[in-house]
Amino acid sequence: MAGASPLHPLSDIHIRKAHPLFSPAALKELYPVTPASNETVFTGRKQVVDILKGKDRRLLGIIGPCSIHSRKVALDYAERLKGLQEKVKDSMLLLMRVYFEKPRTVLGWRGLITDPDLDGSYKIEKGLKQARQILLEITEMGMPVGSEILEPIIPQYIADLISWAAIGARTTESQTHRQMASGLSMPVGFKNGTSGNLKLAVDAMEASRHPQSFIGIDQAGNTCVLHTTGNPNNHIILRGGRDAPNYYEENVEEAREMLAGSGIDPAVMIDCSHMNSGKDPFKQERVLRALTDYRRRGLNEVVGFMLESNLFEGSQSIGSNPAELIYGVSITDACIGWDATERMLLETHEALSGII
Ligand SMILES: O=C[C@H](O)[C@H](O)COP(=O)(O)O
Ligand SMILES: C=C(OP(=O)(O)O)C(=O)O
Repeated sequence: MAGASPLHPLSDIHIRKAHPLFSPAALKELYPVTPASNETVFTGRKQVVDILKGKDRRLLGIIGPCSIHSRKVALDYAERLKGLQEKVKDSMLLLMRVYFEKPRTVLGWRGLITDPDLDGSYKIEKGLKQARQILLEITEMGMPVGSEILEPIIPQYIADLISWAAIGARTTESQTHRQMASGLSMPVGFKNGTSGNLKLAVDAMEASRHPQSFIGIDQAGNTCVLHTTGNPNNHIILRGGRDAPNYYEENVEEAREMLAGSGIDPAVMIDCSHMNSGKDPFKQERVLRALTDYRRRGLNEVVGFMLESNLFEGSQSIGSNPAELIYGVSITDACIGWDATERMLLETHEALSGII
């Protein structure tokens, strides 16, 4: 047959470049878990589960920067939070919010793992190394850590250093994330959707409690099929919706009823930030006060809260020269500063005394 037409190119049309990444095992060889760190992660997970099950009546607080972009700031913050944990330990269990992956509404910096140099160079190998090192250093101090998990392969590299994980508002409805959560070793909080829909999070909790099978990677970095047992330790996070906050008592009741309808014991965390504060960091305080009041009145299904806090208040844009960034100020959502954080947590501790 004369002149069969050549095949059209059909693959990798939009892939510019691909290169192999080191395996999770190779990263762990470079940054191995130490006994002190292992103890912190293990104890942190156990204490969180006890709070979710109501065996420990303290409030669980996930507190820290919207995102981590500097090792120095992260360690400075962790030292202070560790000191504060000691003062409030009878009423609260604090985990440091150490978020390395940022989900974006459209575009923007996607976090230290994806872009550690903050300049669009996407040095993901460097980002993974830095993330693991920071997690090791914080947990070695005795400070347990909570983090959002966005890329389903990333847990294989760092999850052994994390005591609590969040699935964010933009991914709670995603089957991929529900499957991943079903295999995670730590307790998981699911945020309601960005629209304010709670059912998405309740469905996610139900799905992730069941065994799932999906494609992932193993410690050697080989593509494999993972079969999970289902993760029984999870809870909902009320973070507000597009049109209104949802930290009010009727929202907690609605969550409780939906969870009961799905046969799940209610455990509700309230995110003081995001759409519960209309992204005004200073409004987080009124949310935290409401939560303390709920506990005083016996709404024990409210198990914890999230606060976005940094060394200094406000936020800054990344700009073109990361070396010019102001120390300890968020480069994503605006946060409250350390002084306000300390005052608010000490006041919360005071308000909870005698009832926990
Ligand atoms: O918590 C951080 C942000 O609210 C979230 O990542 C979305 O950010 P964006 O709307 O600025 O992209
Ligand atoms: C992105 C976050 O929150 P949400 O998923 O609620 O927007 C966050 O907590 O950093």
